[in-house]
Amino acid sequence: MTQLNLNLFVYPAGHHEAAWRFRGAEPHRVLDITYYQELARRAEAATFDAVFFADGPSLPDNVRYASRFRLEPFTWLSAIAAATSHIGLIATASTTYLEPYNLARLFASLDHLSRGRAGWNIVTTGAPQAAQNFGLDEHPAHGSRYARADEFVEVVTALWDSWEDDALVIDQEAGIFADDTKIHPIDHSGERLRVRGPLNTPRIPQGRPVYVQAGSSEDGKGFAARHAEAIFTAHQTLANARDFYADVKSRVKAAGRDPGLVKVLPGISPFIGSTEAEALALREEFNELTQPEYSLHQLRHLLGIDLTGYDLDGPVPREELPTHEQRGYGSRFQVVVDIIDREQPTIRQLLHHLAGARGHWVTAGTPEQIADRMQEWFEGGAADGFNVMPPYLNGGFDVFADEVVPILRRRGLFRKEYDGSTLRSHYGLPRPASQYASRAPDGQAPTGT
Ligand SMILES: Cc1cc2nc3c(=O)[nH]c(=O)nc-3n(C[C@H](O)[C@H](O)[C@H](O)COP(=O)(O)O)c2cc1C
Repeated sequence: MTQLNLNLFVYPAGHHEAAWRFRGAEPHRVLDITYYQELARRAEAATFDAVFFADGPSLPDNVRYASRFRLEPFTWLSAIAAATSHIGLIATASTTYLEPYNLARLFASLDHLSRGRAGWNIVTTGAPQAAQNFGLDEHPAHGSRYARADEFVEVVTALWDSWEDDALVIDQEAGIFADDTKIHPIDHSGERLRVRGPLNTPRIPQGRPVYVQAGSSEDGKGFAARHAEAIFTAHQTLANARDFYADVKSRVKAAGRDPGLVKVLPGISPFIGSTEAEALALREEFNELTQPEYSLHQLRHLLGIDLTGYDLDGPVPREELPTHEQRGYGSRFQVVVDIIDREQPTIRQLLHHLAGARGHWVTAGTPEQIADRMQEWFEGGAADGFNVMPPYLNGGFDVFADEVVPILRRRGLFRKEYDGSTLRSHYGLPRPASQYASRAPDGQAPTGT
């Protein structure tokens, strides 16, 4: 029986925008590596597939009210690697604001030092303010970011393949350290990138990091169909999640790939109580800690409209929202508009709805109820697993690991122990061969990745 894949999505202090103010949070530890090492060890004890760090090369401009600074993923995950042995380590890195050769080296290091546990959340960076940190007047347009991302993945894949598996010889007798006939320049010269190669690190334990993707626009889903082995996504309802799941799986198949080897992992942010009333009260306690200045700023970022000055207990002015076309891409925009159309919330109710996890699925209930809902999405064709996004950390994860994981295990829905030690083995993904490993009869390296 196929089982769920579970990642722990880590945000400093937790995912709820008011997490750092909650009585059970530990905000003074958000720059203490032992805080994350303890968390990762707990997730490993719960046999989670991976811990995942989001990232962006700019400071969100509403850090006054929430612990929304950025931890650079490679350094923090490397320190977590040293404190763990099995849990996967998924780092976000931008194809827009990094160079392929540098990114290939960073992931090569993370995969070597973790003995095969690296995953790459491939983003093009949605935050336009990042442009000014790299000398650009404008953030590159959505379509051109994805065009660069496509070429970027082709280049780094070739770099990770550029050492064949048996290139490293280490023959002290013969005095041969490496067989340089099995180390290949990639000689990439494309529309946006030129990289000679080879990489300056031997092939990594996983062959390539696990490729993760999280964009949900048309460009994003097309990119996912071509490259993703895991897809992060945000959905509020089973119906929407099921539609997305069916859509991306059919796109993967149309791209000539096996949909069974692409894991669709929606986010879930659970408030857990011994009774449903207790769980709902906990969620309300968090919402009471929210600050409209922060929440309205977040809403402006998601919807492209500033509702400052509106009566918070009045309706959302639906007629003043931009259309999807005006807003352009940005899948999270549609998630929020769907909430407005489905529930006709007041502005305050909408702010509280988004406070938990920025448009991801927030749910409150007993451990049994949370397990029931996850099982319904998993067996209902809406998810292969989940990004678990605790409202606050580290305590908010403990209750999930201690109370929900045992139920999932009893139901045969989740592993009781790891049967491998790499992220690829946790996800049930094959280790890709190097594209240079077998030369075609004409001596040319085979094309494609
Ligand atoms: C679970 C999840 C995590 C994400 N993490 C990041 C991130 O760390 N950095 C980032 O720039 N975008 C992140 N995103 C946003 C997407 O990667 C993507 O940038 C955004 O959806 C815009 O792409 P789209 O227009 O194709 O939807 C995340 C999305 C999801 C669902």
